[in-house]
Amino acid sequence: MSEPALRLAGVARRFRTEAGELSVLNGADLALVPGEIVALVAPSGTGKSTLLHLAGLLEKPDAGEVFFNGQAAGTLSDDARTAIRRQGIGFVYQFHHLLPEFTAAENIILPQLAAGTPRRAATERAQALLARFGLAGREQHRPGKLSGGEQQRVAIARALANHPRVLLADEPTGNLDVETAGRVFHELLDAVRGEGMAALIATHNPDLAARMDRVVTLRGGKIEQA
Ligand SMILES: Nc1ncnc2c1ncn2[C@@H]1O[C@H](COP(=O)(O)OP(=O)(O)OP(=O)(O)O)[C@@H](O)[C@H]1O
Repeated sequence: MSEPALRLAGVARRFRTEAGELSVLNGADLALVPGEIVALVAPSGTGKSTLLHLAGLLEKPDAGEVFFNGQAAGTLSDDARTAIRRQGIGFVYQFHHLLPEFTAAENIILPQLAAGTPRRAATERAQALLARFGLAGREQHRPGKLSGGEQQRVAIARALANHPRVLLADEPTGNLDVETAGRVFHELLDAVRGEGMAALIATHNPDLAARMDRVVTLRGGKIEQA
């Protein structure tokens, strides 16, 4: 079995609230090996977004450790964590979060430039990704000129731009109608499988979850096989 691309080992996360301390994650364990797509299905408010933030090195756990390619993220400098976030991890959110003043192509080029890719190669990658998602010819369109499904395809293309080892997605098609969601989701899984990355995808939709390799849930702050 190959080394996990991402591993959460006993991670805990607590929040201080007016009603006292809220323990959201309490010893959550999860390992994703390259090429594996895992669905995270859990009731609202149980900590899916919190878990994804920790997995994406956006926040640090109160206890436990997140390993990226076997390296303990807690031991890394802020710069090293940022470099992993930029190059090693792709994020897709429920709402696309594209930059409205930039074209579809530029939205995919910019994160590559930030990761040090030369502009020419970044432009070629953006064109190839847009073509892969059926958006050839739309390179120069701003997000506002694209449909919701097209915007989300650009957001997925952006997440894949730097060839990340890990893709994290929080309800990536939750904002789309059922038919468009099904299609975009299929394209997302196809692309993830094609690139051989590991993916953790939170969804409330059991039909979409069933298309993944494995389904996990959150119960009592821990990960369980669903
Ligand atoms: N920064 C914070 N401060 C205080 N409480 C927080 C904070 N972030 C999250 N929480 C609480 O932690 C719990 C889990 O939140 P989280 O957003 O991870 O849930 P979720 O499973 O993603 O929910 P949903 O499916 O509705 O998005 C919630 O009760 C939320 O109110």
